[in-house]
Amino acid sequence: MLATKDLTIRFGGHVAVNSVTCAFQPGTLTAIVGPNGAGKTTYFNLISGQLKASAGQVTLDGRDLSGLSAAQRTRAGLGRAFQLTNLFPKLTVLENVRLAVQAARDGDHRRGFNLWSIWSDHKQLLERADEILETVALGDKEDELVANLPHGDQRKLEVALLMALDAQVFMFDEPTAGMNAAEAPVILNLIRKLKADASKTILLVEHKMDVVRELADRIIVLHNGTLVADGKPAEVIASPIVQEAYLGVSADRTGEREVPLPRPELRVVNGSGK
Ligand SMILES: Nc1ncnc2c1ncn2[C@@H]1O[C@H](COP(=O)(O)OP(=O)(O)OP(=O)(O)O)[C@@H](O)[C@H]1O
Repeated sequence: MLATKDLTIRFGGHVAVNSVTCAFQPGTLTAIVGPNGAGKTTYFNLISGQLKASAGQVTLDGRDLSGLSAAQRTRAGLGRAFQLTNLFPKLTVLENVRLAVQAARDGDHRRGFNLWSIWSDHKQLLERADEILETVALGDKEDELVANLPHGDQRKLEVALLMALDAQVFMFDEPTAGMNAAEAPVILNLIRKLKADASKTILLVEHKMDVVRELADRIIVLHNGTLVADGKPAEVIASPIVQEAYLGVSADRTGEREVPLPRPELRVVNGSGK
């Protein structure tokens, strides 16, 4: 189980993430929503280790990851997608995935990122790499150089690397942002496939509420860096705080808030909820 306890970061006088305590169970997809500037990406950065917390902890299965670098957290099982820093652009798609499979194997099979060695288990590594590439629909591009891949395919490849590294937690920050109409469904399908694996914990920062509705088992809402709602999608979406923040229902009508929230920045795709 992934958990944050009192996780906090201050930028000067501004508290971007304010004492967020939350646990994420395997087999669940949690969507993290909130208006622009609410602290969603910063919360992700604190979990994955891109930012160092001012206070609080990140734990995975009880192990405190707080002092670890982003790379060490990846090795511990935290997979953050779409950093695009893990890819080797001058290698082929297959070579990238095979290296990740190889790097993840324990015991005698753990040989690190050594491309040139010939292993007795070479066939096994390739089979696993092929299997992963089929899953992410890149099977027909395995011999292409990564540098030549379209953006959407590079993103798919990154998910493939996280699968190859056997990540326990998959973190997606607006996974379809910048994708064209053909690419976006492929990535969403990939997330659906990952979700079917009960051992994986998935966190998703997403503005598109139709995507959230369809994929999320749970929604948490951040506002001004604070966790303000947490529950089943239907309940959270119907809650006054979300209705007002994203759908523009007036505070007078809901009568449940004291602090004014910013107007909707979330895009409600398909017009639902309007
Ligand atoms: N490195 C930084 N230095 C100073 N302030 C920062 C830094 N990173 C984030 N912030 C501030 O922290 C707050 C939260 O930003 P963050 O990007 O996490 O919000 P968000 O919810 O992801 O927004 P969006 O939906 O627009 O991506 C914002 O006020 C932002 O300006």
